Amino acid sequence: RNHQWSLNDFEIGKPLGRGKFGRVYVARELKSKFVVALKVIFKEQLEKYRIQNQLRREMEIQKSLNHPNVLRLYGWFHDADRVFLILEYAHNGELYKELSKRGHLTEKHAATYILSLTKALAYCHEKHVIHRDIKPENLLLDHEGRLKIADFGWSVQSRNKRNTMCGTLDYLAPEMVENKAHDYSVDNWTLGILCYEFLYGVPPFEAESQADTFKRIIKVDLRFPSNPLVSSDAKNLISRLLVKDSSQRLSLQKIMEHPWIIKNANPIGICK
Ligand SMILES: CC[C@@H](NC(=O)c1cc2[nH]nc(NC(=O)c3ccc(N4CCN(C)CC4)cc3)c2s1)c1ccccc1
Repeated sequence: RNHQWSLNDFEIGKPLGRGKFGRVYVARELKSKFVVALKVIFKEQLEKYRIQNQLRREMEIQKSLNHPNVLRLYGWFHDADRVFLILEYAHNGELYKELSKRGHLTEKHAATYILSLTKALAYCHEKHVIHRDIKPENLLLDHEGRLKIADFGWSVQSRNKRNTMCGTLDYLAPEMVENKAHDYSVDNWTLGILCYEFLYGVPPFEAESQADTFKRIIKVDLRFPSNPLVSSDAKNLISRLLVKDSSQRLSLQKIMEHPWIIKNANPIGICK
């Protein structure tokens, strides 16, 4: 049912956040009273940064995905100067706000989120989609605290198209920062980065400058601060994901079977 949407179908609420190319508002569809997130992107920005086809790809990719841990794209429309994406509303906002508020997550929370992410990525990879930009800012929480991957702006349909990534290097795999050919396993690397950050509160290769972060990533300069709250099983999983040789990184299937996940993750994806 490809209903032709327009701005008149919605009542726009408060702004939720902003990215480089647009803003997101909470909105309510007038007939159904259904609450959504409306992402507004200005066409002149698309032209200026030549990302029209990147946005088209994001829309086609996200529209085709239907998984409990992937934010739904219900549809889109445009007017003279803006493109509007009708997205699922995640009532509890950004995971990184919760992470920075708490400092770090418990092993149960961290393992539950890593399992949800692994399931979402397994689903994306079987649909030949590599997200490539999994970071806390792109992870949202719904009303039940279930993790949702948002913003497929950097995802690709498994072509080795290179994009100049903007923003932090912290989450990028060595082959991406070295601008080499990369494949699905960049997302496995990022799972290791996120697992470390969920438990320690900071990404593993954080440094004063981007140049130093770059060096630490290339060297895989991985250090575990002595912290009684982090089990050796957790360190084992992280060490088997943050591996320079992408073919040696633990597979998504093996992550789901890892002792630390089996012991700590809540399989329904919700942690009270
Ligand atoms: C991930 C970035 C991306 N964002 C989306 O696509 C986004 C899609 C989408 N759906 N639902 C969202 N929800 C929120 O952003 C949100 C934020 C805070 C909230 N709370 C504040 C604290 N309070 C105690 C509870 C409620 C609730 C919901 C977002 S963001 C983006 C990309 C480009 C331009 C703008 C945004």
